[in-house]
Amino acid sequence: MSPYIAWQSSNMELLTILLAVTSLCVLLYRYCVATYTYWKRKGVTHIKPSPLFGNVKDIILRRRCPALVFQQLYNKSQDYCFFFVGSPNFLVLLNKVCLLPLPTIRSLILYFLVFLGERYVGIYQARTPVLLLRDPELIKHILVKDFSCFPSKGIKTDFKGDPLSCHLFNLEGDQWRYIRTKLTPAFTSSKLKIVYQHIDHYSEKLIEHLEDQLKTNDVLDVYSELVNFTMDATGSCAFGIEVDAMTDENSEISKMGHRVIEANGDTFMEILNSISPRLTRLLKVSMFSEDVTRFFKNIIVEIIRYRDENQVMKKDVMQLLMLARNKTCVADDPVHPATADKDEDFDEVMLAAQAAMFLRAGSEKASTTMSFCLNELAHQPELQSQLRAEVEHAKEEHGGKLTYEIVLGLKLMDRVVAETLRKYPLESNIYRVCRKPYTIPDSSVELEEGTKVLIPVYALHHDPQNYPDPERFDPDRFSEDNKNSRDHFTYLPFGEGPRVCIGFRYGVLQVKVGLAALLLNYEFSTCALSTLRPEFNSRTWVTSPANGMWLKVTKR
Ligand code: HEM
Repeated sequence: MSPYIAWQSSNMELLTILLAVTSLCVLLYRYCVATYTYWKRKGVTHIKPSPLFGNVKDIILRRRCPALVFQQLYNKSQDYCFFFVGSPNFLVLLNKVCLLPLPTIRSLILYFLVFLGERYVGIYQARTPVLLLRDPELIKHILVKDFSCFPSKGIKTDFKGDPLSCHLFNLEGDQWRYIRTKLTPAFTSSKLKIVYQHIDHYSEKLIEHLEDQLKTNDVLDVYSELVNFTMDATGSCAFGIEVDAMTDENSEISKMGHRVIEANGDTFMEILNSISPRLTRLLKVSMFSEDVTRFFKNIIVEIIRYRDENQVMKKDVMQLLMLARNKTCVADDPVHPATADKDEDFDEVMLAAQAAMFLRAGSEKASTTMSFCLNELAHQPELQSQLRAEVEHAKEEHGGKLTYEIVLGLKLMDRVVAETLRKYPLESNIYRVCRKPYTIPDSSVELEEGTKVLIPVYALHHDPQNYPDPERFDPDRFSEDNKNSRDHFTYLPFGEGPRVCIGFRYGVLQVKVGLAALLLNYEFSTCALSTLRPEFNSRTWVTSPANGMWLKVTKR
């Protein structure tokens, strides 16, 4: 071959490779931005996305927590509104139509919009179009009035590959309805009164445990201490098992419980799904690893076997789960589970999924709320003293013993917990997926089946129009008068409607009993590691402190 032909053919090869790489890059780019015209086509105001990341780059790169990312988008949508009405063409048009001077029109519109803002705005979660809601009235429609169109959260569950993901929080359709109905009786007031004894018992153990801890150091990460307390209490209340998280650092169930907490809230799965659900299926990515699944399944099998063999009937979550296996049995039916007609869809693995979810929610939610609350109280010693005085006074008045009714009757405690959940809503964002074509009320925008909507709870709770000076911790926001003066749907720490948190009464009870015991025994103050603005964990959907919650704890 002549040198010229050789040069030409190597150039051709280079050109082919270059062409292939360029086409691949173009294809990849087009794939990344393919969905980004969605909201424009629908005529919905949207926020400009960046390729592949959409509007949630900081969540994908784990630089900021979801609560703050969606808050930024929520606030930005108001800026967009200003930008739109500030545009000269729009003002001139109005000037011609209304025959009013331009400055008057501008100030009238701005005044109007400060109070209204956009009702909703289109964003992109990676490649997935999501409608971010801002208007409490519209939120009420989605969560309650038009629930039949929005019954699901759009979380992918895989019974075969990742059975522990099939818990009530994630399920949809008939499976969700079936399990919800079966488990609801576990949270009635009469059941909670029984549960109170367990929580009270473990709050005493918590005090003993802290006594030991404080012998070596008076500065503690209250967050990690409290999660062990709530795990012990939940294990006992829900399943009648001793977790021993507080006293035994090698407790296997406590280790597994912690792994469920970490895996469940992780942002990775949801983001991967938003980029490509097909890729998630292809990679067979699962939320929970096999050993965790096996562990929970074995525990459930063991508890069921023990209760069946020894004819043990307890009024706890485990018993309801066992009864849920029976097609005909209702919650408090005295018929023994072993004798009833079993539902083959509701096997031990399905029970294990519910059990792991209860252990996680019961441990994580109350402990995180208590930690944020104690941090606020450490920064406001006067409020801490008032709250302690309320608990002490109630205890003295009732013969030196706190009871279920007394704890729930503490008024300041109630407001302090409500304000904690306002400032730190743990589920900072609530998702719903449209399951029937839906026209947004008072608009011509139709949402197709499969469209995701997002309720940015953290942003609503931090919107100065709903809560003036939102970073200030002020329990008076929850006085009866103040509560009544606000739209109910600006406060959603437990969600609303048929999918409202099933365990909220239990969670709040744990928080109140734990706080009462702690305040009676200790004073909490700031230390070198404390901060009034704790950094949030950017790896999880749940609003939680990134670096623990360090406080100085002094025996009273
Ligand atoms: C301070 C404590 C708690 C907070 C702030 C909280 C928050 C929430 C929120 C906001 C939702 C609604 C999510 C949505 O609508 O998409 C929810 C649902 C749920 N929560 Fe809680 N939760 C707490 C405690 C608990 C506890 C203690 C349990 C169980 C023992 C629990 C179990 C559940 C379950 C199973 C759901 C799903 C309900 C359904 O979809 O039907 N939560 N929680």
